[in-house]
Amino acid sequence: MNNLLNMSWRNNRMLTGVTILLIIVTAFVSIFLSLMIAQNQAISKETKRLREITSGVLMRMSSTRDQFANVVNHFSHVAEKDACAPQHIQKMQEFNISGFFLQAVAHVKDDRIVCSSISEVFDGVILGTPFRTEPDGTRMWANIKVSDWQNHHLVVMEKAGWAVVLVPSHAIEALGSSEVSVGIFGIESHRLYTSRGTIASEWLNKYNGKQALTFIDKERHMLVYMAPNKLNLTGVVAAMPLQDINDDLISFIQILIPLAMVVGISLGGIFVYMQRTRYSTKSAILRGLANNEFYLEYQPIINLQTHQCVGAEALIRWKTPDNNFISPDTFIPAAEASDVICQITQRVFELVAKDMHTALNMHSNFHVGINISSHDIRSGKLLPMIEHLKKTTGAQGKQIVIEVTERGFLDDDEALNTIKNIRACGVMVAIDDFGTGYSSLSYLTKFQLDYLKIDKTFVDSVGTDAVTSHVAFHIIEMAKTLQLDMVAEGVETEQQAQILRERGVKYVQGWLFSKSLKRKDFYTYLEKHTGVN
Ligand SMILES: Nc1nc2c(ncn2[C@@H]2O[C@@H]3COP(=O)(O)O[C@H]4[C@@H](O)[C@H](n5cnc6c(=O)[nH]c(N)nc65)O[C@@H]4COP(=O)(O)O[C@H]3[C@H]2O)c(=O)[nH]1
Repeated sequence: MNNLLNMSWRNNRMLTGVTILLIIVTAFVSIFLSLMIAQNQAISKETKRLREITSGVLMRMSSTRDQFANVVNHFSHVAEKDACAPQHIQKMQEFNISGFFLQAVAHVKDDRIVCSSISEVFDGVILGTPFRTEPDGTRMWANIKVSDWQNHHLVVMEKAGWAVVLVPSHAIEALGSSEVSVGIFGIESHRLYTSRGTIASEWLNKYNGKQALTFIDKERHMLVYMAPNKLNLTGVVAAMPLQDINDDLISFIQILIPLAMVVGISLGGIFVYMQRTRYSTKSAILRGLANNEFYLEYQPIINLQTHQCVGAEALIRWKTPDNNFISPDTFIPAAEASDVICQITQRVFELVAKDMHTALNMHSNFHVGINISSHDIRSGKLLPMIEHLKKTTGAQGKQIVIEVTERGFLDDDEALNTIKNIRACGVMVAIDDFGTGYSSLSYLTKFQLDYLKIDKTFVDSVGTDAVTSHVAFHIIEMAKTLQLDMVAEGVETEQQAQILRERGVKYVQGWLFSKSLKRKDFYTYLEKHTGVN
C-alpha cells in the first residue's frame, strides 16, 4: 500500500509538471499563432486600403481620359482655320466647366497653344517637345508652367490638335489619410509625374506594370502597393509606414492574446480533467479490488469435432456497488495505462485458483485460459503467480494457458525470456487477438508458442465476401505450418463453425456455443459437455 501511495504521489507530481509545461507551451504557441494571424490580418487589411486608394486614383485618371476623348471626338470635324472661332472657344469653355480635373481645353498647333478655354492664361504657351507619344497619336507634355499656376507643374494631353490641360496632383488629392504616400508614374520611363509623401525610385524601377504588386520595403519600413492603368502606360503607387500596421497589430493582439490565453488554459484544463479522470479510474479500480467487486466469468472452449468443452477462458467482470457493470474493454485499457493491471492479474489468478480448482482436478485435459498484459510480462511476478496457481489447484502445466496479446511481445528480450520460462514449467502460451496488432508474423517464428487465437474480426469475415476472409484462411494455414493449435474466437454462426472445421481449426469459443458464464453456471455447462477426459 505504501508503494502504491508513493507511486501515486510520484505520478501526481509528474502530472502537475506535465500540465504546467503543457499550459505554458500551449499559451506560447497560441500567442505566436495569434501574432502571425494578427499580422497577416493587419497586412491584408492595409493592402486593401492601399488598393482602394490606388483604384480611386486610377478612376480619376480614367475619367480624365474619357473627357479628353470626348473633346477630341467633338472637335475632330472642325477645320483648322475655324478651330479658334468663338463658337468653338465657347464649347471649349463648356467642356472645361463640366469636366472634372480639366484646367483648360485648348487647340494646339506646331507644339504651341493657339487658343483655349482660358485664353488669357494659356493662349500662346509654347509646349516644346512632348515627353511621350502614345500608339494612338496622343502626345503628352509635362512640367508646363504658366504664370497663374506658378506652383503647379501642368500636364498637357493632345491628339489631332485638341488638348486638355491637367494638374496631375489633383488625381491624388484627398485620397487616403496623410500618412499614406501616393504617386503617379510612367511605367516605362519609371518617371514620377506627381506624388505625395515618400515614393522611392527603386519601387518604380522594379515595377513592370503587368499586374498589381504588393511588397514590404524593409529598408523604409513601408508596405507598398502598385497597379497599372488600363493602357499599362501609367502606374499608381500607394504606400504606408509599417508602424501604422504595427499599431493595428497591437489592437488585434489586445483581442487575440486574451483569447489565446483562454484557449490555452482551457486546453490545459481539459488535459488535467482527463488525467484526473484517468487517475480517478485508477483509484476506483483499487477501491473495487479492495471491496471484492471483481469476479470471473468463464467462456467455454469447444472441440469442433466432438462439440465437447475442453477448457474455458477466464474473463474478468466488474460490478460496482451501485450495480453497474463496467466492461473490461473500458477498465482494462485504463488499468494498463495507470499500472494497476498487475493487481488485476493477481486477483484473476486468485479467483481462478478458487473457481477452477474442482474443474482442473476432475478433468485432467481441461484447461483454463488467463489473459495477461504486457506489464505482467515485465513485472517479474508472473512466474511466481503461475507456480502458486499450480500448487494451490494441483493443476498440471498444460492445464494453464497464458493468453498474451501481441502488445505483450513488443519488448522482445524481456518477453522472450518470460515466455521461455513459462513454457519451461509446462504451461501453455497462446497469442491472443492474433492479426489485430503489430507485425505479428515475426512473433510466431521467434517465440515458442502453443496456441494461436484467431480474433473475432477475422472469424466474422469467414463465409462473407470481405477481404479479411482471405486473411483468416492465411492465418489458419500459417498456424498449421507452424504446428500451432488454433482457437477461433467469437464464433456466432453454424456456417462459421462449419467452414472453420473444414479448414482444420480444432477449437472454438463463441456465442454459438455459449456466452461467458458465472462459476456455477459454467460447472453446469461443463457437466453437460464434459468430453474432456
Ligand atoms: N460479440 C461476441 N463477443 C464474444 C463472443 N465470444 C466471446 N466474445 C467476447 O470476446 C471477448 C474475448 O476476449 P478477448 O479477445 O481476450 O478480449 C478481452 C480481453 O482482452 C480483456 N480481458 C477480459 N478479461 C481480462 C482479464 O482477466 N485480464 C486481462 N488482462 N484482460 C482481460 O477484455 C476483452 C474483452 O472481454 P469481454 O468483454 O469479456 O469480451 C470477451 C468475450 O465475452 C461472440 O461470439 N460474440
